[in-house]
Amino acid sequence: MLSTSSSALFPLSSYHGYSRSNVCSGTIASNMSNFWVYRQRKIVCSCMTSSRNVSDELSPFKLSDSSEMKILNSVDEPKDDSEVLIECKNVYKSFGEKHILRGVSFKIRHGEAVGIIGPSGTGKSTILKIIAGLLAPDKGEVYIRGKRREGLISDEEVSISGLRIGLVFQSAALFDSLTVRENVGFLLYENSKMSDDKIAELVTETLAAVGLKEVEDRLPSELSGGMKKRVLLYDEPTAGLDPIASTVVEDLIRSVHIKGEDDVGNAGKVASYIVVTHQHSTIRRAVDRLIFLYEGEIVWEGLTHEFTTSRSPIVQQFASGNLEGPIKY
Ligand SMILES: Nc1ncnc2c1ncn2[C@@H]1O[C@H](COP(=O)(O)OP(=O)(O)OP(=O)(O)O)[C@@H](O)[C@H]1O
Repeated sequence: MLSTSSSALFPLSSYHGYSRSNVCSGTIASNMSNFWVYRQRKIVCSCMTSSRNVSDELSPFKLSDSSEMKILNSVDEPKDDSEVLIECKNVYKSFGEKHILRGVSFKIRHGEAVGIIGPSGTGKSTILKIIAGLLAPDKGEVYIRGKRREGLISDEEVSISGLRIGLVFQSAALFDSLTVRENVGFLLYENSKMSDDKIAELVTETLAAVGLKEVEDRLPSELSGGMKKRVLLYDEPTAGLDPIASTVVEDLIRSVHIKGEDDVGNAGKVASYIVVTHQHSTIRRAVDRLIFLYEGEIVWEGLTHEFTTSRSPIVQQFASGNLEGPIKY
């Protein structure tokens, strides 16, 4: 899971009717169009597009019922490659002696809502960071709209091939009817006994630390500029949330997946997204297709509805939380 400790990031949700004590009772706007991530002096944001049904042709990627685990390191993609926004090709990543990713290949196509699931420590966040350009693979390539990502994302680089990639960290939802100050200081306003002045001071310091000055009184939408956004990576967006709050976030994620938009890059439109999650509700509600990572390899892929009915032992064990099975703890 990605840490938010060294970065401030504030994707936006669309709650309304904010009050200090009751922000979550507001309604959710159907047109949630802006998500924000500020990281290392960079603003990366994303909007979503229509969900595209992944055909049943993906079903063959499921594991067979054989107890022997079949490792699927590459995906036999049947579709037109012009639709591919992101491709990971045989990606490897180690941290010291820990071999985290061991030949991961997959494609994310325009309009897809994809979940990456799997046991803890299996490399889910790592692959997101590699896609986002925060980490470099040891081996293998990442292509963004067919263009190979070279090196890490830099302050100058905001898009590759016109595609912007935003990374949304855990608990990073923002409220678009709140000012930046209210968003950033939200938890403190809600839960601490600090004075408003003190919170405002802290917020200003925090924003300055990530290179953002004099934006406290702006609404998130006023920060959006003309940035084009296409693909959003969510790292455990519902971790630690109660079931109802999870539902709210899941529906927000879905709600920006606007049907019928094109691929031109107009504000508030079009993209695909990837969600790393452990939450079953998020799997069910927020994504259409799943990629199962285990020990750094893709061991199963399928449509979301196939997850609970799969006869793959590894999927069954994960779905049921059973201690017995191929996943060892
Ligand atoms: N920068 C790093 N340096 C050393 N080890 C790291 C680093 N980043 C991740 N790891 C290790 O790599 C492994 C995979 O981490 P990662 O966060 O990708 O797993 P994950 O599948 O997202 O796990 P979780 O579901 O628990 O969030 C973990 O053992 C983690 O401790």
